[in-house]
Amino acid sequence: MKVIILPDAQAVAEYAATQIQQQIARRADSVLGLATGSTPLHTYAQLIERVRRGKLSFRAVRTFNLDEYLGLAADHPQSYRSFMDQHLFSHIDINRENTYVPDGMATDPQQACADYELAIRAAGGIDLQLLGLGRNGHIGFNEPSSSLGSRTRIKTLTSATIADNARFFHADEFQPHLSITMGIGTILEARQITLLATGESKAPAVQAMIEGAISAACPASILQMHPNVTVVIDEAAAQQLKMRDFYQHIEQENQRLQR
Ligand SMILES: O=P(O)(O)OC[C@H]1O[C@](O)(CO)[C@@H](O)[C@@H]1O
Repeated sequence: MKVIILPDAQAVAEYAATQIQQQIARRADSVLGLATGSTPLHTYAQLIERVRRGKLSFRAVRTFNLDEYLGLAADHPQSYRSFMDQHLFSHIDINRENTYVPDGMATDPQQACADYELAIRAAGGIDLQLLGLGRNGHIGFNEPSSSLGSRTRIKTLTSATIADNARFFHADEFQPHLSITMGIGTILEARQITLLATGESKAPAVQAMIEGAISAACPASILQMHPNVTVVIDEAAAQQLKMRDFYQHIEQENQRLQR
């Protein structure tokens, strides 16, 4: 696990946007795994800016989102499809047909999950998966106790996640308690993973993910088993790390080696 500690959320976004830009430079038709939530918003703003400046093109890129609320139509304002359209897709030169988000209104949701797995496979797998981190250590909507080998499926949200995400819904609006999410096994098949976490509220989950035991109690801890993970965090999210100085020392050494 590569742990990058940066001063603030803006620096985290710039780092993540550069990783995505480098991936697309390596392969124009890259397959990206994308995330929702508030954390990647700055990264998406960076990507939009780089496309506007002509430094980056998504023309041949394909994307697969991690998750969607079960029971929300694609055009519902709180659906993750709407989120992606609003915060990224409608501002960049991506072919909309190349953007995949699980279908929250599928008549047969289990079949839709199996089809999502097949679509990822047919695209050749995910080159770079972007992840956020739940305060309880979830990745995608894989809540604590999720099987560490799980595939795309229907998941029940914890009351903590429902409460965390209530801020996106009006008081009288239906807030789903179920989701379709890529499984942890699905996520682990990505060739490269970049996880972003910012703010003090993420500090306990960040510590458990990086320095705790691998356990379904903290689903993100399974990333310790992946050979190509970069965890990009700000100072606030890093504050409970016991070996924080060591991670910064490693990064300084890496930069020296590169020079
Ligand atoms: O970035 P946020 O808004 O803190 O959310 C963290 C995580 O929670 C989710 O929004 C799901 O609750 C994920 O999509 C995200 O990775």
